[in-house]
Amino acid sequence: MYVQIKQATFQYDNAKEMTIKDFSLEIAKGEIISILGDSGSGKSTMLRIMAGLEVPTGGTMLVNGKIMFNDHHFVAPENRGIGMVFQDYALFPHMTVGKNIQYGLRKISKEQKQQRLNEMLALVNLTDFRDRYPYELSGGQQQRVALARALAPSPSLLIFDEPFSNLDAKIQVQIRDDLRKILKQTGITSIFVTHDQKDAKALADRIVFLNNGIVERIITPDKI
Ligand SMILES: Nc1ncnc2c1ncn2[C@@H]1O[C@H](COP(=O)(O)OP(=O)(O)OP(=O)(O)O)[C@@H](O)[C@H]1O
Repeated sequence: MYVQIKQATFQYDNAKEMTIKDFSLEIAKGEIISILGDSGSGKSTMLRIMAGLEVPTGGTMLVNGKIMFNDHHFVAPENRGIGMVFQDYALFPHMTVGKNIQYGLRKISKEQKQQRLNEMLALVNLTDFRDRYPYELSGGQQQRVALARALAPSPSLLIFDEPFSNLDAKIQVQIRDDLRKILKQTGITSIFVTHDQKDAKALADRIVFLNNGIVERIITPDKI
């Protein structure tokens, strides 16, 4: 399997009990996974562990055969090759769409950067918006810029934390469908955190139910 997480556990320093008690999941290459659960169930915490923003208490994680963490190793976030999209998109306000998307591209020539930018703009359908600033875009367009920025360095895995929560309901449905198409087109493996069953159902190949830090069940969307 492309992503293998085994028995991950985690406890915040100031917490009385473990926030992640037992999280195991295997993901095939190109698969889209949604993690669904109530507020406080540990969804964001688990994403932060995958990204390397929290150090787990136990367990292992491999991506494409490479260790991200186990009892002996911990790979820093910047060396994991994992892309992230958060709910507030976190675009740089003083940078154009083009500069935002190119931000994470290092160690490649100017020509290659330009080419990658053009590919990403076409992918998210924003070719004519390259020189605009984030404040000149709609929420849905900003979300697509954030997606393009995360995809540009060709991450091995892309993770999303509640990516639709700032968008109004009508745009949410549109973005959801666009996003699934784009992700399937690029073949990238991705994980979404959401508390909305409709999002999970529309987007995911499989849905993981997280309850109080434990993976309760994993099902396909037609079983909801
Ligand atoms: N920095 C922290 N220190 C201590 N406890 C924390 C910290 N961050 C989160 N928690 C606690 O860990 C638990 C899980 O939080 P987490 O944010 O992972 O849940 P969630 O499922 O993503 O919730 P939501 O849907 O509301 O975002 C909660 O009880 C929360 O209060």
